[in-house]
Amino acid sequence: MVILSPRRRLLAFLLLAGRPWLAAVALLELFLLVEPTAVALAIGELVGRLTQGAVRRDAAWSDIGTLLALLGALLVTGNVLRSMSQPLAERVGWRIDAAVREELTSRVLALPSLDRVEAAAVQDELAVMRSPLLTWTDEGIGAAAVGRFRAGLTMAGLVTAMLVLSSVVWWWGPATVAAALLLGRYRSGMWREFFKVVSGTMPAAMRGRAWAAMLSDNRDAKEVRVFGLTGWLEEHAEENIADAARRVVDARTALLRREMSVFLGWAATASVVYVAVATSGEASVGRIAAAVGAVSAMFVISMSSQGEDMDEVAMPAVDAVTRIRALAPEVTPPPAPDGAREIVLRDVVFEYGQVRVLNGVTLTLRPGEVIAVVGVNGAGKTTLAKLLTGQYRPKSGTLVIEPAAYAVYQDFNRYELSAYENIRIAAPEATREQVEAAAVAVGAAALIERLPRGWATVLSPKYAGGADLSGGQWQKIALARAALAAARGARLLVLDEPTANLDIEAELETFDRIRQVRGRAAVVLISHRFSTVRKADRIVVLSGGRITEDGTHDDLLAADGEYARMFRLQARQFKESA
Ligand SMILES: Nc1ncnc2c1ncn2[C@@H]1O[C@H](COP(=O)(O)OP(=O)(O)OP(=O)(O)O)[C@@H](O)[C@H]1O
Repeated sequence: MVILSPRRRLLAFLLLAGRPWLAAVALLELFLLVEPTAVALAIGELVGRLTQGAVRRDAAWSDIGTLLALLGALLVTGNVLRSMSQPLAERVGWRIDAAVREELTSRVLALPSLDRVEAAAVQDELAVMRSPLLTWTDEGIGAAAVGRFRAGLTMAGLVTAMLVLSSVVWWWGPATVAAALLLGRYRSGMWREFFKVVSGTMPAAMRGRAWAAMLSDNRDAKEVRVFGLTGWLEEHAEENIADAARRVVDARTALLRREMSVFLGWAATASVVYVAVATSGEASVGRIAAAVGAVSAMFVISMSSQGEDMDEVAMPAVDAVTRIRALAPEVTPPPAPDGAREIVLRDVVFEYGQVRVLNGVTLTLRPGEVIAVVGVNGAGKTTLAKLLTGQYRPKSGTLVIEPAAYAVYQDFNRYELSAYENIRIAAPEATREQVEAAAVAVGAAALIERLPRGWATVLSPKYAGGADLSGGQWQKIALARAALAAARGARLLVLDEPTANLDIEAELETFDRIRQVRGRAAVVLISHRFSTVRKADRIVVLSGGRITEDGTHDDLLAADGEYARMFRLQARQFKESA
């Protein structure tokens, strides 16, 4: 494997922008870098002609007119293109960032098993990516790569100006370029230091923001008020944010002071050249004017570049991308098993890291069958659900899964979208009638129609005209998704505690409705509520990483095993509290 230097690794991202875009940046920047020197030359030429004219009455005024027109064209074009330079660079930077995001998303999505996505290493890298610089600036890899590219081109500008200076006295050019490079290096160093300080304040700033968020976050605000934590939280937030802000302000003041010393350095360099020009006595007035112009051009060019500073701040993100590329190599997902009718697990073993959760599960699900999975907390029911829906891959054993599987989890998603989109998300290609029918099937339609804007209501109080739902109402929306998936041909529905927020009546009604809408889909129901579980066609008990009991409610009661014990315990409690 070829190991590229950090700078090369950053430059490699440029290719993601596409060659025409890079060519546009290169042409524009080169023009802008050469333009100040060209203006200096044109002015020199003009001054030369005008002084000739003053001496000799026969000066060619048409030449002067042409020069003036050229100078005007250069200045106008320069200004127009200069205003386009930054937007173009940003556009190219965004293209690079978008390509990086797309690549990483597809790599992570293509990981064969969700536990690899959940792995701490991948999550850490993704976190670095999401906040690319770990600073308060929002520049990403794209901006840094384009910055470095533009900085690389500045040499072309410096060399052009150097040639003009050297045409008067040979050593003026190299001497001034050397001063420009030294001052540029010093300036990069001080910006790097500034960014380092800003990065260093990140933890304090994030802590401050986290404390402040607790004050306003919907979820936390309830407890904050109940426990009277407002003052305490405010104090912590303020302390951390003020500390971070103070360090940034101090660093910025130091930066300004150093910028002043760079300007003074340039003033000294320019003065030396000007004195040398004034006392040389060997050049024409025109060449002297061009030389003076060339010095200013060098100043403009060397001050406009900040590419190297950006390298530093984008490096954590560049390294994160490199590591994600290694952790999540591009893979082609295996073809889905074709035409599978039954879903079969044979001796399936699954581990989280070193911890074995399933230790040889064997189970067959038939189309249209409703199977309840029961077991104590932590028995591995949700893990089994994730294997069935293809999110995890078994460590060993055989798993023939349905390609079209749909799962509703206890911690189902609450999208900040309209009620309609919240259901349609299960099958984006579904028609309006199918979405509405799914809501009707699980008893969610009436509640949606009562919302302020009906189906168009955004299910979040953060939006004007939006609405929040109760836990049970949200659950009905999640179940409507499952019903829609079944109507659109899903062959397996996995319902992990789908009725935890529903009252007993709503729970039984929902269960009956799921039965009605399931069609050919096998339904796996994970539940701790035996009132629902007992109505399943088959019940399996997961214990010690295996299926220990398998049968109907009556079979398992007759067998008098763990199921019977758990059922009687819950039934007794229910009777006692009734
Ligand atoms: N992402 C994860 N990484 C590491 N361990 C995990 C992960 N998810 C679950 N576990 C562990 O695996 C075991 C089984 O968890 P699982 O959620 O499958 O159990 P469950 O039967 O669904 O539990 P519950 O009834 O409480 O919902 C538990 O010990 C849990 O701590």
